[in-house]
Amino acid sequence: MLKNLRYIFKLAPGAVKKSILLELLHGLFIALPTGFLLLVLQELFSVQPNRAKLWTFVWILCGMLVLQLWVSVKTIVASNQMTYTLSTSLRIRLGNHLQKLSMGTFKQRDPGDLASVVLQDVANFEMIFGHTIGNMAASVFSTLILSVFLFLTDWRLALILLTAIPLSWLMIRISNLLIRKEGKKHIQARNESGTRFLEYVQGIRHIKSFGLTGARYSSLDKALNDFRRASIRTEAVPGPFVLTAAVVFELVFLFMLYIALSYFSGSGLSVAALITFLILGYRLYEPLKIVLVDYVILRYMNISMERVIEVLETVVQPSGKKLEPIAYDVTFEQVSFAYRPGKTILDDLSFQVPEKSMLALVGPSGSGKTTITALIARFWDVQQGTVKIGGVDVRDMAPDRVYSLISEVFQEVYLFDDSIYNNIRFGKMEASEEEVIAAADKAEVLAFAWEMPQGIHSRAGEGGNKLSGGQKQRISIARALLKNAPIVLLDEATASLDPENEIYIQKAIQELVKDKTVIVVAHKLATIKNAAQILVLDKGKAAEKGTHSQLLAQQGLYHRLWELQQSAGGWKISAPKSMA
Ligand SMILES: Nc1ncnc2c1ncn2[C@@H]1O[C@H](COP(=O)(O)OP(=O)(O)OP(=O)(O)O)[C@@H](O)[C@H]1O
Repeated sequence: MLKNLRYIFKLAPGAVKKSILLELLHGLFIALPTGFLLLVLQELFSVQPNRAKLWTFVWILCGMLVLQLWVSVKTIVASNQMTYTLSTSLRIRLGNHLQKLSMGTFKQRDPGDLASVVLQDVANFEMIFGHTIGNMAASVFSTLILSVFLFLTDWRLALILLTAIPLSWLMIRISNLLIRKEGKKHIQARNESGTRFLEYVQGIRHIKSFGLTGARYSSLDKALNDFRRASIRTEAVPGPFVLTAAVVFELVFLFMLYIALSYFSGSGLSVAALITFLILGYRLYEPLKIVLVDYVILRYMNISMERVIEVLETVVQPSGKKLEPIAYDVTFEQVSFAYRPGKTILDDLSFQVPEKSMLALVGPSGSGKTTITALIARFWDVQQGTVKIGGVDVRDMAPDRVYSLISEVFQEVYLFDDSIYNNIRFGKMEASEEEVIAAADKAEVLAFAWEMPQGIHSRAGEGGNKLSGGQKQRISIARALLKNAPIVLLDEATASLDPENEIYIQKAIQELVKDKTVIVVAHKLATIKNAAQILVLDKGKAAEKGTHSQLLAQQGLYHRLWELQQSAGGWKISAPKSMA
């Protein structure tokens, strides 16, 4: 835990030092008045109490209380400043780091879990950190000062009181082990219920149509129940040990009292010392009880710290030598790739797409077509061989530079909850209004947008939910047109569209691919008949390569796929006989 704390403290060392110093001062001002009270007591119980001395003590005590109040205010401000400076730096660092991670890392990790690190774990840290660390530092320090006063009064009784610390510490160690175990399960359960809830909301249409709402949508139901159980266990399992630790203090205090009284009756202890131990002995434990509870909370927070640090330590994609391509042809040289060790997806694949020409990727489902486009965009780095753009290995270019060379149009379009206009402008933020409108016009967006209440400035809705699939795709093509990148990656762009939309989209795509290097993942073979090259993949290997007519003549896999599509031609539904 100390290692994690040091890691976090390095983000704002000045604010941390200031806060801890003030907390120590705070601890001092909590303990000192109690010590002075002791002096007052001793004077009161002396043979001839000196009134003037007593008044001086009282005035010093008052002064100290005023100072204590002033330090308390300063401490709270410094502690909040430290917490929010740290959490803001953490959020900025997480944001910057996430930007540098490969797309592969995002795809590999549960998005709900990643979001919960940034939102929930940092918030956990914010909530607990501001109060806990400072409290602990102040409590430990004031206990130390009080112990000194007690030792000076009677070292034997002070020693008895301090034996409670190792005893209760043992209980806290046990509760820590349990917190670690239960806390991890609690965070997992929290993330799982968040992910399931998101899934439930996003898939509500399908869930409703299958009558799976409410308790019948069992995975959400289960996740919420697991979360409830995990929350109860996180509090309940370590609880008895924390309580036992507190009881240890009470028992040791009673034992000390018993010994003190026996000393007193044997005249081995003065009245002032007895009263001191009666008052201070009990007060000694108060800060320690705070430390116990805070330490337990801190252990829970440690799990959140570990999760945040794990994301911050995730290796980013190297930017390489930051070379610049001199042309925009795309080459795969003996590329082998696996998402996970041992499961090869692409196997010794080589091909070249000359600048401003088109390569169509064809093959059965799962043969690796989309993976090829992901490797060109450097969402993942290859394990063997090289992917080159303009003769430069993409690993020698900064990932951002690679993205800037590529426009992508996928079947699944993501739109921001903003106007259609701004969604197009994301393609080139510095574009003028004329440029955005021209791209919208070429991509046939204006054709539907003018019918909407605010035209092109109408909102697209969350994820584009106010628009049809075809309309969203036209917006994504307009965005790509505006970006005007030299390489275009198209994936299933015309699948599952109605004929009218398909015509519009075909037209828009013709505009997009003009004078570009194009790699298209084709499902409808009729759409790529004119491609300069067709690469037929089978289980990650290049099975065939050539033009449409060359491949048909080969009578191989392409021919088979072509025949299948010709005979299927789309599914039909016929009316039941009774309706005919
Ligand atoms: N992020 C990923 N992690 C692990 N395996 C993956 C990942 N993405 C794809 N795969 C696997 O890689 C293989 C190739 O997938 P890919 O999407 O490239 O195939 P495809 O030819 O485009 O398929 P389809 O035509 O069905 O879209 C599949 O077995 C798939 O399960």
